[in-house]
Amino acid sequence: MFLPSLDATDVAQASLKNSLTYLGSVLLKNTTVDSVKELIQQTGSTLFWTHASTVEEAVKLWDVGVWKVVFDISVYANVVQELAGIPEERIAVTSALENPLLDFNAVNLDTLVPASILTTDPSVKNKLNVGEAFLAAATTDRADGLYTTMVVDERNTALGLVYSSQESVKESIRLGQGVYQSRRHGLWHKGLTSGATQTLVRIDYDCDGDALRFIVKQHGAGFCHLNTRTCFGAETGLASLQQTLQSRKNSAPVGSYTARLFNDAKLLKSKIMEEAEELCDATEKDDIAWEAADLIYFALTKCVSAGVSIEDIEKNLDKKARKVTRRPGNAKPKWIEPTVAAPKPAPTPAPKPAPKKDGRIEMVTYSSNDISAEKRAKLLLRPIIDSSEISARVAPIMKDVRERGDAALKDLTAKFDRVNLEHATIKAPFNPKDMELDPLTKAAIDQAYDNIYKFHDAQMDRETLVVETMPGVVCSRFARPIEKVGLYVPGGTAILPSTTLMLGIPAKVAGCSEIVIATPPRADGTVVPEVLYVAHKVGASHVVLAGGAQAVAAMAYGTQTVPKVDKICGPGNQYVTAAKMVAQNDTSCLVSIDMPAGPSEVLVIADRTCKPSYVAADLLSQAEHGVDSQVVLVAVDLEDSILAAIEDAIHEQAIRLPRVDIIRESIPKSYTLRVNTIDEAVRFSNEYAPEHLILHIDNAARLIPDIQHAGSVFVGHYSPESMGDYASGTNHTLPTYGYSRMYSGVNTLTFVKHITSQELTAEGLDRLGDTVMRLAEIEGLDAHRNAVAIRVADIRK
Ligand SMILES: NC(=O)c1ccc[n+]([C@@H]2O[C@H](COP(=O)([O-])OP(=O)(O)OC[C@H]3O[C@@H](n4cnc5c(N)ncnc54)[C@H](O)[C@@H]3O)[C@@H](O)[C@H]2O)c1
Ligand SMILES: N[C@H](CO)Cc1c[nH]c[nH+]1
Ligand SMILES: [Zn+2]
Repeated sequence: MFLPSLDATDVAQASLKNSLTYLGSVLLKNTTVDSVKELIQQTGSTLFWTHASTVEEAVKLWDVGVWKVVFDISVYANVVQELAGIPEERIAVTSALENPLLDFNAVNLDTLVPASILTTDPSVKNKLNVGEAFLAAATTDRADGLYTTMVVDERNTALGLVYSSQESVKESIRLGQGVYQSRRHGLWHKGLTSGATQTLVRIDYDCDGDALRFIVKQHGAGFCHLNTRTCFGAETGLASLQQTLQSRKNSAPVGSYTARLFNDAKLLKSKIMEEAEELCDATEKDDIAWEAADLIYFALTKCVSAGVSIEDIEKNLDKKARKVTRRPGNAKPKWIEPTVAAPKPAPTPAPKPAPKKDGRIEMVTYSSNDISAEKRAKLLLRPIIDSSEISARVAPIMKDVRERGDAALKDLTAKFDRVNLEHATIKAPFNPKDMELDPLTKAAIDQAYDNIYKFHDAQMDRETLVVETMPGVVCSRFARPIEKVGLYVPGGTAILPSTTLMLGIPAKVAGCSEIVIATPPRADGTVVPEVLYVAHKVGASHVVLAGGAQAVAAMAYGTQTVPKVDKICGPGNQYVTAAKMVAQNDTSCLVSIDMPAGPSEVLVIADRTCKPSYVAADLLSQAEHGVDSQVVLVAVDLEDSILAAIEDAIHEQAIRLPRVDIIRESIPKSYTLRVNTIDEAVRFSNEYAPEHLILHIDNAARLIPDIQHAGSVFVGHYSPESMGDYASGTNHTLPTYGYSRMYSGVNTLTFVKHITSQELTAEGLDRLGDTVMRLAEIEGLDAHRNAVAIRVADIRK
């Protein structure tokens, strides 16, 4: 082994520093921790150290990246106990520090060469050339005396195979570049003509010293004469990902998602946090690999956008691995579940096994001819939710918010959404920067806004209803807005600006004087810009950065920054729905709710005129909402081949969807029911009372008179549910779970209440007086009777 020793106090040796580090280890003498640290940063080299006289000093050296620390044997004897736990290969002991040919008992050193006798200049004759000294321990069994040389990049990826001579090695070290020996053309300065040069990082040889390895930083098109980075064809894995990201950074095709991530730091942060959480939650081997790959993709996008490469990351890992002092490894407080503030949730049920990432995605099929009455009744039910268990979880959350207000809101957001908020509420006017949108998004939202506004404005009850029930007795009814309303916009698994439109527009049309919107914050604690833009358009006064039961509680009871509202509207997961119910039943908070709107659902009636791919697409559009979404296909007298085509299309379309993992859970819980006639299909649908009903049949409008229960109906082949979800004008906040039997979806009247009035003339009181007095007598309520009698007596005088 060639080990040059360098005295930092000797200025004449300074110029050799870099060249020596190309060869791996250097014994540094008379230097400081700071200058070693700087040298390691510059060169990334493995360095030895000498003259550590205390363990404290040695630890500092190890921690800055020094590989081995040398102790004088007399010092070593005193500190040996303190060195317990330090790996043996990180320690060397000598009895003769001043003697260059010292005796290391922990290293096998053949040659320790003082830098004062070394040179890299081939014209200097009276000194030892560094390249020659290095090669002294190498051998070659080739007849031409050349050394077989493997060229690799900093990640050890093989770029190609070449040959070296003593001359080329010397030249390479002198220039700090890749220089080799061509068997036909002599000395070969790599890239001299092509521009694909190499910066030398390190030269070493293999275990038996007969093959060299050049580690280089490759520039230009690549190592190979075919202009590829390596001579071994395309790269895969991380290297390939890094190349793609770098090329997207330089010039991305239109619509590139990666380019969007580069330009939207908040989105990138949210994705990193989301994937990190999914990785933490994964349990199966395949799922862990899947989630880790996602996380690495987003993490590397962050790195590439900041000019950090995989090589930089690996150097950092190596540096950390060399440290001998370790942090305790505890998580930062923000990642530890709050123990004091937040109430303990009820025990969580055992995790369900993760769904398989492969396999056919299909619904179960039944035929109305074959199922029993019990089975049919079961098909009409939604998956049972244990509402008592959810209510038990929600109650302490709501109590906490009621008692501690914003402080609880922040603690619970940290706990359930893993976001640490500085402020739980944003007040209008909102910062224009926080709702900046690209022109296409803005135009789409504006178009949807206009249609929804038009349809909801037409619903507004602006006329007073006036009826003279008998001469002199006039009754009327008029609408007044509910003053303060709270709108819940879900944000757990999807960002829903559309729900903000669906709730905010009718509230605005109705004339509500205070609109408060609550929505879970993004990972960086901000609101989704699209949601904020709509909040601004509908005139919301506050946006509460919270989701789940805590958001509902904040709006129901009010906090230091969240105004207490009179009515809470909007869909959400089971915690949101349960919290709305709890609030509505708590008379002390005096709040009403729109309806129980739970997991999305759709029932599709399709006959032989349907297009299988349309039917599949519509079913999937709801199945992708959540793992508890339910979709039902009622197939009317369908030939087997059409049903098979629908089933194939479901699988084929689903596996290409980004939310396929959700669909893999929701579709198996869904089903197809084969029936014989349209009448039978409509009967089943009315009993099921779906949130959405899609009629995939010719002349679909003819069925409307028979539809008794549904949140919203989509009529004919060209009316997919997505149109109503976003922009046709109807509302998408609709009753689920069979509640369309007795509830309407959200509409303008959801945000108003009606007041009635009556005005009687003397004649009217006279005419109706006896009736009222008689009825009051029957009920034994004499004061009521008197209020009439006292007036009638005057009139009849
Ligand atoms: N019916 C409709 O009109 C309609 C419209 C849109 C969406 N939806 C439905 O709304 C639902 C949205 O659900 P989501 O989860 O995506 O978003 P969400 O905003 O309703 O719920 C997310 C919140 O739930 C809380 N939470 C999560 N885990 C919890 C736990 N273990 N304990 C207590 N709180 C917890 C968190 O605070 C989080 O912010 C979906 O089921 C979707 O189908 C329905
Ligand atoms: N289909 C959902 C209501 O069940 C609403 C929605 C929002 N975005 C897309 N779809
Ligand atoms: Zn939808």
